[in-house]
Amino acid sequence: MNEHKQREEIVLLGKSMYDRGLTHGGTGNISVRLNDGWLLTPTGSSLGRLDPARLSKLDWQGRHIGGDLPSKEAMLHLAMYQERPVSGAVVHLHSTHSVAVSVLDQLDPEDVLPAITAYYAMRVGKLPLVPYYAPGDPALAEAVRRFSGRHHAMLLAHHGPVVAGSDLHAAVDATEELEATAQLFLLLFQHKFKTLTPEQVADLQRRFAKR
Ligand SMILES: O=C(CO)COP(=O)(O)O
Ligand SMILES: [Zn+2]
Repeated sequence: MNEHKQREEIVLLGKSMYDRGLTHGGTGNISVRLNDGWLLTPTGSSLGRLDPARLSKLDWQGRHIGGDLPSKEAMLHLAMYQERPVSGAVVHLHSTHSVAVSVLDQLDPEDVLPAITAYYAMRVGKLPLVPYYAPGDPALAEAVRRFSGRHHAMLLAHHGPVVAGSDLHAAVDATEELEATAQLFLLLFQHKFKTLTPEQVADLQRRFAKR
C-alpha cells in the first residue's frame, strides 16, 4: 500500500474507533510502517479528526521528518517496530474496559485476561501488564520494549492497550478484540465462568497463522 493510501487508512480507522468510543478526547495514537520511515498521529490530536496531510512522519532513528509534531509516545511505537520486524502498524488506545481491567487487583501480570473466546485467543493470546509510567516517559517505552519481542499485545497499567499487527487492519482488529474481551471479563468476573482449555487454545494457535 502506498503512503497516500496508508494516510487515508489511519484517518478512516482512527475515526471509526473514535466514533465507537474506543478512545476519547485527545487520547490514543496510531502508527504505520512505510518503506522510507513511518507515520504517526500528531500529539494532542483527536483520532476522530485527523488530517491525512498533517500526520507526523519519522525516520528509524525516531527523528521527526515531516508533518505536525509527533505523539509523545513516539519512542514506544519505535520500540515496538525495532523489536518486531514483522509488525507493520501499532495502535494505542485508552479504551474504558481495558483500562478498568488494568487496575484490578490480584490479576496475573504475565497474562491479564483469560481466553474467554476463540477470537481473543487467535487475535490477542497472552497479554502481559506493563507497570505504570507516565505517558510519554522514556521508561514506558523501554518497559514496552522488554515485552515486545515476545508479545504483539500488552496492557499498560492505569493507561490502556498497545497492540501491533502485520498491518493497520490487523492491529485495529486485535485492539477491538482486546477491548471486547475486557468488557466480557468485567461482566463475568464476579461469577463462576469457564475459559477455553489450554488444549483448545493450542489448537487455535495451530489452526490460525500468527499475527
Ligand atoms: O495516548 C496518549 C498518551 O499516552 C496521547 O498522547 P499524544 O496526544 O501525544 O499522542
Ligand atoms: Zn495513552
